[in-house]
Amino acid sequence: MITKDTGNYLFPEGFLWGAATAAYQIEGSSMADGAGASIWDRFSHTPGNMRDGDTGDVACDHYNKWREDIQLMKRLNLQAYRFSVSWSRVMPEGRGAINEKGLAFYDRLVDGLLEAGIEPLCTLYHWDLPAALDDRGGWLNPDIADWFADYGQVLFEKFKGRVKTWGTINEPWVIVDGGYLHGALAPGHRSAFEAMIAGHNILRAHGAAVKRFRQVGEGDIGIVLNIEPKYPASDRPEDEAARRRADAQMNRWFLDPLMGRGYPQELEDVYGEAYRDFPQADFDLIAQPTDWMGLNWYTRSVPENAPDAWPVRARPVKQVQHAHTETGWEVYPPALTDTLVWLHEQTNGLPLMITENGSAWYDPPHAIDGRVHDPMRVEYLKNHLKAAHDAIGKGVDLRGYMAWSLLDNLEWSLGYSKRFGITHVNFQTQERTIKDSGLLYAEVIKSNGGVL
Ligand SMILES: OC[C@@H]1[C@@H](O)[C@H](O)[C@@H](O)c2[nH]c(CCc3ccccc3)c[n+]21
Repeated sequence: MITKDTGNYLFPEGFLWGAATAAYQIEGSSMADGAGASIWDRFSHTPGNMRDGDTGDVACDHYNKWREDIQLMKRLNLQAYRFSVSWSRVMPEGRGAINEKGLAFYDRLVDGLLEAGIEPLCTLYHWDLPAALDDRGGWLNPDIADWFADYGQVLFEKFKGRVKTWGTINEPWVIVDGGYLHGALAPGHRSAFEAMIAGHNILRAHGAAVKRFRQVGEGDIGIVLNIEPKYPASDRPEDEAARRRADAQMNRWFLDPLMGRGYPQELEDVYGEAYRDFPQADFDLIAQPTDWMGLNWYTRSVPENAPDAWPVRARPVKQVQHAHTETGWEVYPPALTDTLVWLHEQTNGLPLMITENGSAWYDPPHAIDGRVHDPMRVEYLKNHLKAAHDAIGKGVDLRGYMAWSLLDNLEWSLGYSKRFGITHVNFQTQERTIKDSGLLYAEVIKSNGGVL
């Protein structure tokens, strides 16, 4: 094991070290104690949607094992834990009545974290929309902005003084690109017209929740974006144009309006007649000032012009000279530094947090002699922490790092086939085993990066 502190990668005093999860991916018992169904209950139970027919019915059984998992977090020396709340556990219909038993689960979790000296970072929405709201149009219904703010208010008031750092929405781009454009994720729609509308209502809901937070909440609030930097496959003009379209459709579609810049002009080129504009009042609501921004970062991509690749007309060129993870993502840590510097500039120096970073590699289904050796994940973790440190050295106001993920869990439509955990889960026995990457991470936290 790592023993010496090199000191070359010491992080700033007070840097926040944690790990992240999401409700539907770890909790299980999604219909217990009065909870309502979410779109992921429906989507995962619809044949053909999920690898190996996997669902979140059990997942990591965190709904029952949350005390054990807090003890696991302590063994990992975690200072913070990023989790999401299941909207339909708290409000079974998504609006109106509150399910006190559902809210009580999160109340116990938050108190357990605080007692363990672990700071709770709460994400209001990580993809699991109440099915009852989807029946009313979900993200396509403009009323969802108020429904979301009302839901946020329940949590802001319940956890006032205990949860100090809030994230509104995890990854608008994935919700829209996966759920409404390509259909790979719930609710499984395929429409560019819907994508524009859903994306806009997600941003409006974020703004409405921020406004409501300013009225009833306490602490800091921000949004969590996935940013995947785009590097042109060549210096040919058509590849640079493809890069711009890909960057606009994935990275700037949501960032620009949040920063008060409206939609990037390339979006109209991408969506054509499906592109539409919206009233200025919407953009004023969307650009509510926030206190921080979360960055979910995994990889970069290198697009080339591809006229047949709907709708962006760009296709990533595989960078065979670098390793790729089990999800097919290139391992290229320097791009994390580039992204952090770019985001720092794009947000005029807003405090940033890496709210997700991690990698899926093949791990065995069970531990051997109480160990799970995951050298590739160890390497990925070390090199991306160094890249994050390099960004701090370039002036980026980076406040923390949340490893994705605390546990092996349900990788959405890929089921349990992709393991991102720094802790191994044996899904036959629910036994947890800290992987070598988790043992390293615990050392990194204890030395504030000194062992890197
Ligand atoms: O795929 C690993 C994790 C998911 O398990 C998280 O729930 C989600 O927040 C998340 N976002 C990303 C990066 C964006 C992305 C997601 C899915 C597919 C391609 C890119 C990676 N991840």
